[in-house]
Amino acid sequence: MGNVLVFGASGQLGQCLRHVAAERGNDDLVFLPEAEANILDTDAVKAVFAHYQPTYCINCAAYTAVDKAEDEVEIARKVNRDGAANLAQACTEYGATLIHISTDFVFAGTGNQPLSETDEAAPISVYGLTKLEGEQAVAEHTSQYFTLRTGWLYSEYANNFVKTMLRLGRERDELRVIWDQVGTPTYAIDLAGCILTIIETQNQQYGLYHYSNEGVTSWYDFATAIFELSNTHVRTVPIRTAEYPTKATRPAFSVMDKTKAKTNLGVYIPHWRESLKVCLARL
Ligand SMILES: NC(=O)C1=CN([C@@H]2O[C@H](COP(=O)(O)OP(=O)(O)OC[C@H]3O[C@@H](n4cnc5c(N)ncnc54)[C@H](OP(=O)(O)O)[C@@H]3O)[C@@H](O)[C@H]2O)C=CC1
Ligand SMILES: Cc1cn([C@H]2C[C@H](O)[C@@H](COP(=O)(O)OP(=O)(O)O[C@H]3O[C@@H](C)C(=O)[C@@H](O)[C@H]3O)O2)c(=O)[nH]c1=O
Repeated sequence: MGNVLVFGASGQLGQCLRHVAAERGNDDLVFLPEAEANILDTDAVKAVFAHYQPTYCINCAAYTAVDKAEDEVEIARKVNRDGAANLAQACTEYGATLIHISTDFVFAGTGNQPLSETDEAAPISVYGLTKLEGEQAVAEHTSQYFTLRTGWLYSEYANNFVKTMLRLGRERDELRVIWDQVGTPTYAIDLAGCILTIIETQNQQYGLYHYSNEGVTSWYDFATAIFELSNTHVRTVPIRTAEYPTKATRPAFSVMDKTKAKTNLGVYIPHWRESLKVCLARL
């Protein structure tokens, strides 16, 4: 299959890819930590491409601090837009396929119908805007790309909502969680499996795809399921977004339609509750 370069290997998705690749006995993946491969350093990126001559490049590197991005616009834009552009350019130069990751936060979230790839993106946060700019930069610099928009990622690795809830659930008697933001959680291990399937099947149906787990939930209902399935006893109170002020505004509705991914990529997508059970059993 040839070398598969993974940028942002130390992050949540990078670690999930490592886990799934090992499980599948796939040893083509080359995991590049930021110290060795800063996606903003064009010379370092070129050197890595020249050395490994990859057939695929997976971009797991991103600026993901949603609230902090409101104050750090420049660095968020550099990583999420310019870093993505650098990798896309290198992919074109070396004939590699880019697998890039984006987010449900590119949507305004004002609707109530599952969002498809052709629906208009209209970000309402700096993070969402810079990720959309990253998608556009990828499409501008290469035609051989898969951009996978995902949402509400969690896993046994790095920081995420599931791990935060488990920690807070142990520390507090009561938790207040937003119930008027609706979306679908994504087990990052499932997303990693989808990425490897694209590579292993040498899929060439390039373009933009939505990928989350199946189903719909709110953060409150997700938290309730986390506590129920982990046998954590904590009073969980549903609150409105206005009662939980944050620097960045999040979309109220970011449920994504995965028809295209299921049709073109040949992936089976589990329901979020089934994947949550798997993750909790591993934690
Ligand atoms: N987490 C989520 O809920 C969601 C994430 N996504 C997208 O999924 C992808 C993976 O996210 P996730 O794994 O959770 O994010 P993480 O924040 O866990 O990982 C991102 C990684 O990128 C690294 N990184 C940052 N800047 C650079 C750089 N200049 N060069 C190389 N590496 C860099 C970070 O290193 P360091 O920590 O040292 O800065 C970190 O290891 C991202 O594109 C994200 O936007 C989409 C929807 C939901
Ligand atoms: C900790 C906590 C959070 N919340 C809310 C705030 C927020 O609306 C929601 C999730 O909070 P978090 O800070 O964990 O997640 P957040 O940073 O909003 O998550 C997003 O990350 C980026 C990277 C993405 O791309 C998105 O898809 C999405 O996963 O839960 C509560 O209501 N109560 C709480 O106690």
